[in-house]
Amino acid sequence: MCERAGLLAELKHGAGCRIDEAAEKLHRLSQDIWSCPELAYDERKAHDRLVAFFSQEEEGWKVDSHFKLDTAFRATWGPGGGGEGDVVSVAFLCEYDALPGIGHACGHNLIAEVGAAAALGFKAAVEKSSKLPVRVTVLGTPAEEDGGGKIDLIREGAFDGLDVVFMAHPLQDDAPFLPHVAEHDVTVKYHGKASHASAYPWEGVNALDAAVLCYNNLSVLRQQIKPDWRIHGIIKHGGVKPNIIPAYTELEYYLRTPSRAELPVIKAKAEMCFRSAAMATGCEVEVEYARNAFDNILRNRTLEDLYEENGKALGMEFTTDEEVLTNASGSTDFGNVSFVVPGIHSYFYIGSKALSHTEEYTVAAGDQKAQFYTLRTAKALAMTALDVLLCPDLLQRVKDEFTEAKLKEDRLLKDGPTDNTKNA
Ligand SMILES: NCCCC[C@H](NC(=O)CCCN)C(=O)O
Repeated sequence: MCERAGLLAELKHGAGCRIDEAAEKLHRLSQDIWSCPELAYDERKAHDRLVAFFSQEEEGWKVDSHFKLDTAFRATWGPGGGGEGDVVSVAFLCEYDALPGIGHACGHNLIAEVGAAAALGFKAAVEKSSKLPVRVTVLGTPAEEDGGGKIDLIREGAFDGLDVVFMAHPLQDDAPFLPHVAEHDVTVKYHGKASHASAYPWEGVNALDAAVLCYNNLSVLRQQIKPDWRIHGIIKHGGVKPNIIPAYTELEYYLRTPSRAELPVIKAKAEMCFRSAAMATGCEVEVEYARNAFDNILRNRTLEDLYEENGKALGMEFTTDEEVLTNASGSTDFGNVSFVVPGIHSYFYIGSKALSHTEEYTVAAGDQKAQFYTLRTAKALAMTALDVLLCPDLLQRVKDEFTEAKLKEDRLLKDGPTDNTKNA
C-alpha cells in the first residue's frame, strides 16, 4: 500500500479529467495523422502536427522538433534532465508511421494519440502538486514499421536519463503484455547474366532461378526450426520480361526468434540457404542485413500488474485467451528500448476485432468508436506512471526487475543458444 494513497487517488482522478477535457483535440490530432498516412522516416506532416500540438495547442511544454532524427520530436515539462538525483524522469512514447498501400493498418495514429493523451493527463496531475520532483517527456519515435527509429534514437542518446517509459499499441484485445520476438531484416540480391531466353538460353545465368531456389531452401528450412521462430519474405524483383533471362533478382526476408540471443542461429541457417542458391545457379550473391535489428521485449511484471489494476478500475477486460497471450505478436523497436530503460508496451482494444495490417483495421483505427478505448488506455498509462512516481518502493521494484531481466538475457547472449547449423 502506497503511503500517499489519498493524494495518489486524487491525482489519478485529475489525470483522467484532464484527458476527458482534451478529448476533442486529441481526436483531431489522431484523425489528422490517420488521414494522411506517411511511411517510415518520412512522417513529416505527422511530426509537424505533433510539434504544433505540444507547442501551440498545449501549454508549458518545451518542444524540440526534428529531435535527433528528421521526423522525431521531444516535448518536455519539469526540471531539466541530468544530475538532479531525486527527479523522476517519466517518458511517454508516440509512433506515427503507416504501412505501404494500406495506411494506418497498425493504428499508429492511435499510438500517437494515446502517448500524447497520457502525457497531458500525467502532467496535469503532477502540476497540481508542486512538491513532486518529476520531469515528463514525450518522445516522438518514427519508423517502427521499417527501420526502427527508436533504435536510432537510443544510439543518439535520446533515452539517456529516463527512469521509466510508457506506450500502448492498438490490437484486438486489452493486454498488459504480449510477447514480441527479436527480428532482423535481410535483403538478398542475386546477380546473373541476361540472355535471349529462347535463342541462346545457355549463354545466360538465371538470377530468378537463384531467387526461387533461395525461397524454396528457406521454405524447407522452416520445417527444422523451432515452432516460435519465423522466416517470411517476398521477391521484390523477379526479372523484367519472360524472354530475357533475369540478370538481377532481389528478395527481402524477416528472420525472427523469441530472444535476441537466438537470432545469430537463424541467421546462420538462412545464410546457407542464400549462398547455396547462388552456387547452384552460378550467380553472385549479396546479403545485406538492415542497420537495426529489433530486440524482443523485456517484461516488467511490476508495471504490468499496476497497469492491469488501473485498467480494471477503468472497466477494461483483459484477455485471458492463452493463444493471444502466448503467441508472438510480431516485433517492435520498443524491444530495444526495454533493454535500456524499464518500461511497458501494453495493448488495447479499439472496438473492433479486425486484424492488424488489413484494410479493415485501417478503418477501425480511424473510427470514432476507437476514441473511448484509446483515451481509457491513456488514463491507465497515466495512472500507472503516477503509481511509480508516488510510491518510491514501486519505482525501485520496477528498476530491480529490469536489471534482473537484463542480466538474464545478457547471460543467454554470452553463453549462446544451441546451434545445430553444423552437424558435427
Ligand atoms: N524490421 C521490420 C519490423 C516490422 C515490425 C512490425 N511490427 C508490428 O507489426 C507491430 C507489432 C504487432 N503487434 C512486425 O512485422 O512485427
